[in-house]
Amino acid sequence: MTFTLRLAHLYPDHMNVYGDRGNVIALRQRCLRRGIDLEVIPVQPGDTIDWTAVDLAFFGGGQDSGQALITTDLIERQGPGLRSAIENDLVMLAICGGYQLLGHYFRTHTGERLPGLGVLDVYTIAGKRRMIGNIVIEVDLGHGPQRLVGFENHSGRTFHGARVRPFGKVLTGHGDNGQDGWGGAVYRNTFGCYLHGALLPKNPQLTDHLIGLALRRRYGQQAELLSLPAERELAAQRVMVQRLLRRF
Ligand SMILES: NC(=O)CC[C@H](N)C(=O)O
Repeated sequence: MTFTLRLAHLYPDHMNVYGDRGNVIALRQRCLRRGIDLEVIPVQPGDTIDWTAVDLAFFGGGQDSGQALITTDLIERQGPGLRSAIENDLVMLAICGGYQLLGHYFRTHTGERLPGLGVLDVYTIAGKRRMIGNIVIEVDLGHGPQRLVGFENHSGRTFHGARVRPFGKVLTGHGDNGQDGWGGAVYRNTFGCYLHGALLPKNPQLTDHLIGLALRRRYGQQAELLSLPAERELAAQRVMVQRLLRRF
């Protein structure tokens, strides 16, 4: 049986900093190598999307100005369909600016309040100093603790309500707000965090986790994800993690 998955890439022209597009390429490549056809649907302002047909969504980071340009479209046009897809376990990854806009709001450093979709119980307030640098978080994707590596650059500090759980614990770097050790948040199958990198090419175990979730959601629990080597990526990841953790 051939599997097909559909991925919606939200606002690729407005929300794509630090090579976040690489996440979509990594998903496509690791699908392709398993014979899974990944159809990528770019979501541009004004587009009509059937969210019931979407299996995966990716929402990258952006500058405050890019975020301001798409919030109305996100909330008013995509809002109802996207919100109910997320409630229905759509598999979604949102990075930095995208993560912020899935929350209640983002107050920028100029004091502008950008409303978010409100589907993640988080809110973000910009601080004076940007949080920049490499970051390592520890996550549990169902097989015990694992480390993910990335790069962060954000003014926003994200704080969490009771309806999200932590995605990871910060081992080095700032993370969501530089205070409480949260490295991203999870709600149902939606994952938000500050790790650019791009995140998925550097961390193939997360790529596979997302593909596996999407495959089972679409085709049922028996849809097994073929195991696929990622030795070189994992070796590079180990070196990066070790180097970063040694400095602290
Ligand atoms: N890298 C990003 O996506 C930045 C998001 C947002 N503009 C901030 O500065 O916090």
